[in-house]
This record gives sequence, structure tokens and C-alpha cells, in this order.
Amino acid sequence: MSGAQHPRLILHQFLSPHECKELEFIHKSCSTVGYRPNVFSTTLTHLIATNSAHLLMPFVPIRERLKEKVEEFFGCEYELFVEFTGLISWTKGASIGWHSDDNRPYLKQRDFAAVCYLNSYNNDFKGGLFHFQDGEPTTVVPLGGDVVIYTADSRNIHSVDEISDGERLTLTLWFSRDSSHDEDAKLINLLSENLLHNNVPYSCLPLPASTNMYWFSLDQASNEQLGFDICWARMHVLGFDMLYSQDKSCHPNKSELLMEPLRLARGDKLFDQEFVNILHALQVVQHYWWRASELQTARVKMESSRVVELTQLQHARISSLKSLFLRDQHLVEKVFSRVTCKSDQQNFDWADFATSISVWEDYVSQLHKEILMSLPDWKALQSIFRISFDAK
Ligand SMILES: O=C(O)CCC(=O)C(=O)O
Ligand SMILES: [Fe+2]
Repeated sequence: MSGAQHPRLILHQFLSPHECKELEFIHKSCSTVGYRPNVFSTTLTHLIATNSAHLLMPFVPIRERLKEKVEEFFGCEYELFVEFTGLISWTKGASIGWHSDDNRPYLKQRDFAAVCYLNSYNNDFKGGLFHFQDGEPTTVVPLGGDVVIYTADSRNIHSVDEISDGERLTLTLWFSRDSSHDEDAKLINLLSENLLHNNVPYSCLPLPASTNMYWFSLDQASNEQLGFDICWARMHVLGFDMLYSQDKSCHPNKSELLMEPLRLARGDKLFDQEFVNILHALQVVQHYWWRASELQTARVKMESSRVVELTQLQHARISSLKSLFLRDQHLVEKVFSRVTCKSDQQNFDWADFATSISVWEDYVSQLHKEILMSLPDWKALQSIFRISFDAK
């Protein structure tokens, strides 16, 4: 699979379907507009900065297993540091030409790359094939769970075809021999500040970053007049509308609104529960989407009073909010179109949704407990690693 000339490794089904889905949930709830056109990203520092440090936990065992694989394959045990970890998604129009991953002066510390595919060619997106310029294999077809590992230098020049439909999602890591580029040390510092000093008591509710990080526009100039807010857009493509608890339509200030409490609506119905801000609502919705199929079997009765009819006035407010946050609805459909429309969209049920909120609360508080228990050992060893809590 590798030659001395082109050191590379392809692993099939390295990540489980559950791991892929969990990381997809994190990305779809937390991503920001990325560094290149039609690209979205979720970095670990961003998760910490938006009060979602606990969402680092699902990455921990995966990072560890990947680092072990890379070290073993390239024969550099205990020599590598993770330089960068991020979820990166590409939508229609995104592509990258021939390049090596260390091809900029500020990227010279990168020694190895690991790209994990979290969803699949043709199922979730069209286009987006990966090619190596020389050596075998020439083409890698991205399939959820598979990983491509290669040296970041010119022995592994590669490219990715343009995405023509859907959203292609990867977990991408770079590794370095240079300890001054150790991501763990930086993350541990941030975690110590965020988890131990700030928020007392710490809440697991996300806090939005600045508005421009969520504003997508084709010219990348954060054009206020065109484009859309990606949090609103991700809700919209799943069929949800949002309504602020107080009417803000006279003085619409986008950055203030992102921090305001809101409620969710769907069709003619309003779900009568307040979420602290758009990211909270988005996370709950994405979590429901991730777990909808399990939840349908566990359906419980919900008081009917939690879902009410939308009034005419509320309908009107929803449309004016949409014209503010989804200026270019046509572009929203283009960017976040779903290749296969899963049947769960038709099966939507508010009772399942209500159940999923308490499942989500248990999920985040468990992750929060785990990160708090891990941090002292991480600090002591200046390294992020998996700790088995059962043994303690
Ligand atoms: O997503 C991929 O398959 C590779 C992406 C890539 O080449 C890069 O981010 O440098
Ligand atoms: Fe690359």
C-alpha cells in the first residue's frame, strides 16, 4: 500500500459509524465559516471558546488511536505531537488543486496528515474524490470511517475534485515532530482558564462567537446584503423556523439577536420551550437528528400544551427574521442541499423531540463530568489522553 517514494496508508473502517455520526453532530451544531470558499470548520479551540469544551471528549480516543497508527506506520513512536485537529466540511464549489500539506512557510512544521472521512461519496455528496499525483493508489473514494494517512511533504502531492452537491465532511489532523507546535499544550491552557476559572457554576450551554463567523457569502467579504447565517440555514434545511421571545423586528441587530432566547417552530406549530440562544437550539435540533431513529422506539407521551398554533403575527415575525438571516434563500438550498433526504424528516414528532432534549442534557452533562475528571491528569502530563473512568 505504500512505497518508500510515496509513504502513505489507507485504513478502512477505522472509525465506527457511531463515531462518524457523533462528530457530524458536533460539526453541524458548532461550525463556523471556514478559511476557503464554501468550506466550514470546527476547531477544538473554537469549541472551548464557545463554552462547549465538553464536546472535545469524543475527539480524545480518536486522536489517540490516530497518533498511535501514524507513529507505528512511520516508525516514530513517542515522537509526534498533534499539531491541528479540526472538522472540515466542503460544500458545492469547494475543491483544492495539487499541493502538499507543508507547502507554506508557516506550515513547515507539518510532518504527517490523517484525513478521516466522516461521510460517503455519492451518498452524502457528489464529486470530492481525492487523488495522489504519483504512486498508488491514484484515487481515494471517500467513505465514512476510512482514513488516508500520508507524509505532508512533496512525496504526497494530492488534490480533491470539486464538490458538486451535498456536504463532504472530514476529521483532519496534522502531526509534527516539533513540540512547540503541540496542540495539546495550547488546548490544556485554554481548558484550564475556561473550565476552572470562568463560569461558576459551569453550564454546558453554548455561547455564540461573533456574527461574522457564521455569515456565509459568496464573495467572502462578509457581505451583509447577500448570503446567510449558517446557524439559521442549518435549521432551515431541516424544516425549523425560529421566533424570538421578544419582538425585535423594529431594531434588528444581528449580533445581539444571536445571543437572545428563542423558540422553535415547524409548519404551523410553535414548540413552547425557550432556548438560551440560537446555538443552544441548533445543538438540540442536530442532536435530535443524530438520534431520531433510536428515539422513535422510546416514544413517551408529551403534554399537548407544549406545542401551540402559531398566530398570524408570529408567522409574520418569522418571515421578517428569515429575510434578515436568510437573505439569499436560494444560496442556502445550494450550499446545504441534502443529497439523500432521509425519511426521518417526514417522521418528525414533537414528542420525540421533547424526549431528545433530556437525552441531550444527560449526554452533555456526562461529557462535562468526564472532561472535569480528565483535566488534572492532562495538566500534569501536558497531554490529552483517554482515561478510563470505570477503573478509578
Ligand atoms: O479532504 C481531503 O480529502 C483532503 C483535504 C486536503 O488536501 C487538505 O485539507 O489539505
Ligand atoms: Fe492537503
